[in-house]
Amino acid sequence: MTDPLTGDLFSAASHQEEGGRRRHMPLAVRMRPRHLDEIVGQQHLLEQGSPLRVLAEGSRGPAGASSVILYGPPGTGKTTLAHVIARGESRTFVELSAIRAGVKDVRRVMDQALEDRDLRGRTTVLFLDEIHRFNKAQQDALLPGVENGWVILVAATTENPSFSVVSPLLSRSLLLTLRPLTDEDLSGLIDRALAEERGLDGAFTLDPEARGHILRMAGGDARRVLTTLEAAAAVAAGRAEQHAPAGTDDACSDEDSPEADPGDSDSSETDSPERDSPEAGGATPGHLGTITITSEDAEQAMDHAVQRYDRDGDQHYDIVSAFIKSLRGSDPDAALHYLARMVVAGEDPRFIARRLVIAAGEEVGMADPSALQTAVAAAQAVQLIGMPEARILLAEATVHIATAPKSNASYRALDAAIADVRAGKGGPVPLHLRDAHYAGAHRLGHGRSYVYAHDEPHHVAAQQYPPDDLVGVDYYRPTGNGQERAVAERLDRLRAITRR
Ligand SMILES: Nc1ncnc2c1ncn2[C@@H]1O[C@H](COP(=O)(O)OP(=O)(O)OP(=O)(O)O)[C@@H](O)[C@H]1O
Repeated sequence: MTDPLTGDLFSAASHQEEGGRRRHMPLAVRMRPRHLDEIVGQQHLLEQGSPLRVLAEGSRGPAGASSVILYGPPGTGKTTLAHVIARGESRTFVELSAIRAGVKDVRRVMDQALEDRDLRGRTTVLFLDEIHRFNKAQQDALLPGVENGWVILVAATTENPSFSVVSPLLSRSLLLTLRPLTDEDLSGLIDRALAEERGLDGAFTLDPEARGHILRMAGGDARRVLTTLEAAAAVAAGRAEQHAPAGTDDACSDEDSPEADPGDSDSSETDSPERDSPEAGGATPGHLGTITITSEDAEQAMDHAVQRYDRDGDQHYDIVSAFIKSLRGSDPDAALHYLARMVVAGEDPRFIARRLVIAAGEEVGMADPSALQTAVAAAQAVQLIGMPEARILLAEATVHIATAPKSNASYRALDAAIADVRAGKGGPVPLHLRDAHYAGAHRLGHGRSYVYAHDEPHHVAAQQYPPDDLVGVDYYRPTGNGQERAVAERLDRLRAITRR
């Protein structure tokens, strides 16, 4: 995930600059831990003397162990740890996003890092988010810098690095696995966000039901917790504002502020010192006292919070599902729309390509077998090329599949055959089809009376192929769509001979 602090292709933000910009940032960014002791959970990585602590506390540690790969689910602290490591003395933080950066950018960072080291005595901490999206050539470009210690590479990934990171880089880095945060960890984080000045600054309280709701939906993801909390606070503030009697404005002191509508149990406004919390995601409830966030507020907020496509959340599955259904439904425009949403969100092109390969087989099948060739070729080309050009191949495969005639007959046929096998159907293999290549097979009758199809007219033999109990069963029922029409006609003639 790109940090709004460092949202450009890459940036070297000094930590002093952060303060001024913080006010307008999302709660999750404002609450980003600045020191190891503010990080919740991940205790297995943070014990005294652990490599991560040694690295964060400024010592480079044993040679070759100074670069780390952080592997773990979203919102568990990977980017945060990179920032904390970069806070060490004489360190410069540089971020590259594997979605947008290329070999040239890596080289540029390395050159600058060398210069900073030699001329200014500074160590560059290079944070590379989503390293699994770098192809082999891009990952290889990191090697000299890592090997020679020009940078401390902190690479983050949500995918198993054994499959997505090249082995020379794996072997030169320390692999650290982050765990999903527990409800206890996240609850502590909520309390901090409610109370701290850089957070919601005491302007809100959270009712226990709302807290439970937010935690349940979080799936161990701190970003999701804080984003939802902030959105829920904005909903609660809006509600309180609506219920505040007319004439109330920011200039009113608390003594001037009339009580909220006493009939409205949702409005839990209390007498509290005036506050102005511009950081509360647009909620500026200074004149409204402390506002309680209810579970309705949290629910309403969640609807808003998932509006944006979240690569690892529910939206992800909704978009992928709509993409597949548009392909199946022969609507290329809708399919391209959902493809665009995935591309814009930075979805891994290999993930999209795998879905296209499956769709080519599952939705188009024998109605146009060349769709599978297009999809497989696109998947291979995506591996070779990477983004942004990979989108061209994804678009071609999408349009081919969406506009192709459709058939699911072959895989439905297999599923029916599997169901029969599971139900115990399919007796002994007919004797004439059995393996006749070993000594004694003939004595057992194996291969006897077998007809070699190529010796027959049209190279088709009239003989029994299925086991006795499946004779005459039609698993494959061609649709007659596209090229499958010709298959269907030929199949009629084939069955007429083989089943004679
Ligand atoms: N372990 C943690 N302790 C305290 N706060 C955390 C922790 N993990 C995440 N957060 C909060 O969530 C926000 C997002 O976390 P961070 O960017 O570190 O996640 P990430 O693991 O890099 O996620 P992604 O894989 O989506 O990029 C942080 O700004 C911080 O507010």
